[in-house]
Amino acid sequence: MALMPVADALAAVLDGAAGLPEEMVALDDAHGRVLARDLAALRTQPPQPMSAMDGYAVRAADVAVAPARLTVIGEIAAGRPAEQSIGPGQALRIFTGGVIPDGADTVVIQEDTVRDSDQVTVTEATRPGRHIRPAGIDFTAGEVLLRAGDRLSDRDLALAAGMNHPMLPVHRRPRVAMLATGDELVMPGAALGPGQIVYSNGYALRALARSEGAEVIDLGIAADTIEATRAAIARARDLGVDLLVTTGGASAGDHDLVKSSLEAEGTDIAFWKIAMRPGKPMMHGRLGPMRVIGLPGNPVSSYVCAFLFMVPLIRALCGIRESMHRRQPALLGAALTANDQREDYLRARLALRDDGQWLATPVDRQDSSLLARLSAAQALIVRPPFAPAAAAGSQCLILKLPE
Ligand SMILES: Nc1nc2c(c(=O)[nH]1)N[C@H]1C(S)=C(S)[C@@H](COP(=O)(O)OP(=O)(O)OC[C@H]3O[C@@H](n4cnc5c(N)ncnc54)[C@H](O)[C@@H]3O)O[C@H]1N2
Ligand code: MOO
Repeated sequence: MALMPVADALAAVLDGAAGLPEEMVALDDAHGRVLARDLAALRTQPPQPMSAMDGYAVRAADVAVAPARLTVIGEIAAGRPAEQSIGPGQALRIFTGGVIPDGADTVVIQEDTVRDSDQVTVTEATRPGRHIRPAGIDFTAGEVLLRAGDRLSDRDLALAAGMNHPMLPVHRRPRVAMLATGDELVMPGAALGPGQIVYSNGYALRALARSEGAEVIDLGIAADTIEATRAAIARARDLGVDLLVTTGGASAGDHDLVKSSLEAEGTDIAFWKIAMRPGKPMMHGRLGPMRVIGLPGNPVSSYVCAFLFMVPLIRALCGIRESMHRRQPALLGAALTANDQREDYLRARLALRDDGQWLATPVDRQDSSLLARLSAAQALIVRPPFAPAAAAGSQCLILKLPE
C-alpha cells in the first residue's frame, strides 16, 4: 500500500463518525459532556424586576430632588415579595434580590439614606430604573442558550441549572479499548531484564482519551504472537467498544503482528502507512461496528498519531460539532531544512513574544523514541510534504499540545 496523505487518512478515520446515542445525566455529572439537543430555558430570569442593591424601593418622582423624606411601610427580602404597593411619599425597605413592589420604579441604595424609625431621608436625588434588574434581562423562557454539540463548561452547568434543568441530554461517552503489544514491555517499577523497555505509551494515550471524554478500557499488553494479539482484538470486539487503539507491532518486522491479526479477525483495513513523520506505520480499519486505530510503537509516534487521529475521532463520537484541531500561526525559533514527502510534526517549545506572537522552537532531537523531548514540547510544528527550507523567524503553523 502507498503512503496515504495525512488529510486523506484523517477523512477516512472520521468517515461516518457522529455523536453516539443520547443519555440523560445529572448536572453534576455533565461537566465536559456534549449536549445531544438544543437546550431552551424553562423559565425567565429574573422572573420579575428585582433589586440589585440593599436600600429602599421608592417612586422616582418622590426623590427627583434631595433631601426627600419618605415613610417606610414595610420590608422586602429575597424570596419574600411585598404584598402591598407603595404610594406617593412612601418607601419599602428592600434587599438585594428582592422583587420590586408595585408603585416603585427606582431603588435608592442605603448609603444614600438616613433612617429614623419609620422615616427615611434620601440624601441623593436619583432617576427612574436605578439598581433594578428588569424581568428577563438574563434570559427568557423558551430561549435556546446551549446548543447540541456544545461541550459543557463549568459555567454552562450553572446556566443550565438557572434554566431549571436538573438533568441534561448528552451523547454517550465513546468506549475506547487500549491494547499494547510487545514482548519487551514491562510495567513501570519492575526490575528490567536485558533488552526490556518500560511500558510508557499507554499512560499518555489513556489520559489523552479520557481528557477528551472517552471511557477507557485497558486491555494490557499482548505477547508478540498471532494468537495473543487475535485474542485481545476479539476481546475488544466482544466488549462492544466503539474504538480499539493498539500500539506497536505496526511496521514491517517479523514480530509486527497487529495488521495480520486484525485481518485474521475480519477487520477491513482502510489504510496502513501514512505520509507523515512521526507515525508512518499507522493503520485504520473497522471490525463490524468497532473502529480500529493501529498506532506505531515508538512513544512519540504513538502519541502524535493519537493526538492527530484518535482525538478528532473521539470528539466526533462525543458529538462535538468542530472535532478537528486548529492550526495556529507562529514564528519559527530556528531554521529548518527542506522537507521530504512525509508531512512533518516537529516537537517544539513555545514562548510568547512581547509582540503577542508565538515563537515555536523545535526541540534539539526529533527521533520518535524520545519521551523527554516530547514531554518538553508544548506544540507540534506542521510542515507539509516538500516544504522548502525555512529561516528562523519565518511564519509557520503549529498545533498546541494539551497542557
Ligand atoms: N523496515 C522498516 N522498519 C521500520 C519502519 C518501516 O517502514 N520499515 N517504520 C519505522 C517507523 S517509522 C516506526 S514509527 C516504527 C514503528 O514500529 P512498530 O509499530 O512496529 O513498533 P514496535 O516495533 O512494536 O516498537 C517500536 C519501539 O517502540 C517501543 N514500544 C512499543 N510499544 C511501546 C510501549 N507501549 N511503551 C513504550 N515503548 C514501546 C518498542 O520497544 C520499540 O523500541 O517502526 C520503524 N521500523
Ligand atoms: O514514524 Mo516513525 O514514527 O518515523 O519513527
